Amino acid sequence: MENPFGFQVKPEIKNGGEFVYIECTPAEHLQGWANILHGGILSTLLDEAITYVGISTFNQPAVTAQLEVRFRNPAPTCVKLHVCAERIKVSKRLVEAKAAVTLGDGTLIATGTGKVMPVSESFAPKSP
Ligand SMILES: CCCCCCCCCCCC(=O)SCCNC(=O)CCNC(=O)[C@H](O)C(C)(C)COP(=O)(O)OP(=O)(O)OC[C@H]1O[C@@H](n2cnc3c(N)ncnc32)[C@H](O)[C@@H]1OP(=O)(O)O
Repeated sequence: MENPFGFQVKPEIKNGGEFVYIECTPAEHLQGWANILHGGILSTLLDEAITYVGISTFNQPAVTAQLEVRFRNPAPTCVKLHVCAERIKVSKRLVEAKAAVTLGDGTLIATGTGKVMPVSESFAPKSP
């Protein structure tokens, strides 16, 4: 299903999912405290990149089974964020990955680790 309310990210996937890169500029209405991006949005971006590591590694739909996030510095809204994820470990039904959100000048905003598990094709988004 097309989702016009989503972040419309276009993940760059390298080496079969070993590395995933996403760019996103969250809009002003996604702030929590004044001009500071809500932590849930940062978690979503980390989740998105980590999940794509899993999807690309298993080459099938996959979901986040676990996500741990550390918020290191506040992020402004309306500024481009860079999200890099890297595969750490692969087992039969579990991919572990780490990810970081940074600003263009390299400032570290948030880091996370996650575990992703494959699910059946029926999880894949469908057209109405
Ligand atoms: C084209 C457009 C694309 C579009 C792409 C869009 C990308 C969107 C990305 C969004 C990502 C998300 O938000 S995903 C949505 C949020 N996540 C979810 O909704 C997931 C909800 N949870 C589940 O569906 C389920 O719990 C699963 C599938 C994760 C696991 O269920 P299960 O298959 O029944 O597995 P279960 O019996 O619990 O466990 C099986 C084995 O895995 C182990 N295991 C389970 N969880 C863990 C864990 N966190 N850490 C270690 N091990 C674990 C168990 O110990 C067990 O080991 P053993 O006993 O076998 O040794």
